[in-house]
Amino acid sequence: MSLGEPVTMNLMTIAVGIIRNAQHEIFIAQRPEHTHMGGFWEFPGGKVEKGETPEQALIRELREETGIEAEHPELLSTSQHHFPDREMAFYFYLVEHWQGTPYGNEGQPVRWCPQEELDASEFPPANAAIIRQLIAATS
Ligand SMILES: Nc1nc2c([nH]c(=O)n2[C@@H]2O[C@H](COP(=O)(O)OP(=O)(O)OP(=O)(O)O)[C@@H](O)[C@H]2O)c(=O)[nH]1
Ligand SMILES: [Mg+2]
Repeated sequence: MSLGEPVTMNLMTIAVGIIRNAQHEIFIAQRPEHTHMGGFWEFPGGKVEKGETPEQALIRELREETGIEAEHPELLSTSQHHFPDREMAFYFYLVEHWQGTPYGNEGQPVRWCPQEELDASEFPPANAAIIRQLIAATS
């Protein structure tokens, strides 16, 4: 974008939960084919809606997508990423406390992945830095 050009892209804010159990496995889900970044794996989460804080959005999204009630989420990092068609700000939360058992509440494939086995190439490009950080923390 250059000076003098109108803003044509919306900034979306996304709250994402890195749900980690006592064995340091992380709960990940596969995005449906027809969606943005379809086929890639993701940390459950979604768009922050008007009037919500990122933490409120995180708790709502984890309830909708995984059935859990997240407790005491811890903000790990934030980042901004531009995709060709959109600009997004991410809030990555570590979630180690919750009520219930996470599952794919929207029918999406899910799995627990050992933290050190996370593979950035399976995730959207916006996840590269946080995955690097998570892998580095295990070595
Ligand atoms: N949830 C999630 N979204 C991610 C990740 N990485 C990443 O680039 N995204 C992008 O962030 C955006 C989040 O959107 P989403 O599709 O989860 O949003 P949502 O749950 O509110 O869905 P909806 O739009 O169907 O209501 C998507 O464009 C997605 O491609 C990630 O690790 N988790
Ligand atoms: Mg989502």
